[in-house]
Amino acid sequence: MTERRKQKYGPIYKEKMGNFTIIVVSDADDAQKVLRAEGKYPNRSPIVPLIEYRKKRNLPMGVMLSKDEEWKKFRTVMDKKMMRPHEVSCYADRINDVGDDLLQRLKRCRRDDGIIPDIEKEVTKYAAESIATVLFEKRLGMFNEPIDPKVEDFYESITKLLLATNELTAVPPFIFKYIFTKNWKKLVKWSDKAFQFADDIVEEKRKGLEKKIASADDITRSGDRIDFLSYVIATGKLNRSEANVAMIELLFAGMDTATSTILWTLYNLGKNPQVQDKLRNEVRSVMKDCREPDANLLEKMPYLRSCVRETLRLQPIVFALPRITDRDLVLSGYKVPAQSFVLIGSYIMGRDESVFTNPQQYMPERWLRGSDRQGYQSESRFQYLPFGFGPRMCLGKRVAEMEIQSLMAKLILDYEIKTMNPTENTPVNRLLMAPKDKMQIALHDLV
Ligand code: HEM
Repeated sequence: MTERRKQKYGPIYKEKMGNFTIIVVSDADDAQKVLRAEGKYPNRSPIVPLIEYRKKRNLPMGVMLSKDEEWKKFRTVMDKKMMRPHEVSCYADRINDVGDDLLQRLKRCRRDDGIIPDIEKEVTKYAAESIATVLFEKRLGMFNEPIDPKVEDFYESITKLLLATNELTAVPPFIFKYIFTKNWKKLVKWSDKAFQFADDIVEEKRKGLEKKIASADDITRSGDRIDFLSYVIATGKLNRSEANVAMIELLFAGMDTATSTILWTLYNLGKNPQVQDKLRNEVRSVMKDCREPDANLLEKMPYLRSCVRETLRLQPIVFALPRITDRDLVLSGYKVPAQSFVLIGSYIMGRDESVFTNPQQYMPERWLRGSDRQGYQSESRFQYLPFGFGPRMCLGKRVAEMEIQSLMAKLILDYEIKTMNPTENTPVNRLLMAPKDKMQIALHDLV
């Protein structure tokens, strides 16, 4: 819809929802103006149903839903571990172990024709296990057979929670507060289940930790290979329920985001065998006989990084970056007053034919450097913002990149990837951008 609106109204237009106005921009200069004008505490539009749930259960708003100084308190603690590449690189071996488990599982569930019956579920398990091992140094048991019913329930509650949240965010916030819908009841039910599961893990881990954390100085030292929860507790900067909510948010935020990017990357590679071959050659030449891609090896694979970047151009996780502007701005010649709700249209900006040659084509070469680069004409870093921008940008970017790249490196060494969807699959906006049709991916042994 935003694409059609852009064609009709140009790079800036207004959308009305009752007495609520949204300004949608899709020009890199406008995006730059909005993001560069952000103050100390950039604010996104509130996700009302999730905020209402936290209020109902008397839970802190955490990093995702809080504002101003409250939000800054969370980010100051969390950025130190999550946003620094050398800190995150310590987790590579644990993530590789999870990747090995997924590969084993795929071997077991693959049909004779190579199709993985529910690839989305398998990849979600990988994403959940990966983030859990970073956060708690604990495996959830998602790949256990038979799977613990509690773990299966957690998977189900996260999936249903997202669906209910999506339904409720389609209702304008001023109506939502007064209508007690079926979806709201669902959201409460699935949130309660998911929070309980995650809370139990955090509390179990916490018990073992209390003795261990004798000295905060030791455990918070930079470069220490400790799990994230131990680090957060040891800093002493978040109280018990704030630390719990922070962990739970990361667990939730890390699941569908990484899953979707992995699925779309498989889909794109399956549809573009020549890209797949080129990627396999790069991975083989860097990995040689090694099976465990660590941060140093991944650093030597620019084409792998470009494949993931190109996926996030065509199939970004969020269709637009929301912001509440801090000051008066002029965007594409129009005055936009402070406190306006602006959406920066990542999805349409990624398909802008004035900067991307053949924008519908999957072409990782757009992201290579120097003379290897092809098909991307813009020099603006605001044209493409898959993880957002500034102090409010994605907290899980580094973990997500490691998780996605290391899994792709493993898969490409073992398999030829085939996309089996009979028709073009497209991303649709369901809170996060999700595939319209069920992904159908086949993995064939390489000959
Ligand atoms: C490919 C995977 C991912 C993509 C494309 C992605 C993208 C994004 C985007 C666009 C935002 C909004 C940024 C902004 O407003 O400027 C965001 C926020 C966030 N992401 Fe991610 N994300 C991914 C994976 C993850 C993972 C794995 C985690 C957890 C470990 C995570 C945790 C968060 C959190 C906590 C925020 C809120 C930050 C804040 O409000 O301060 N994300 N992400």
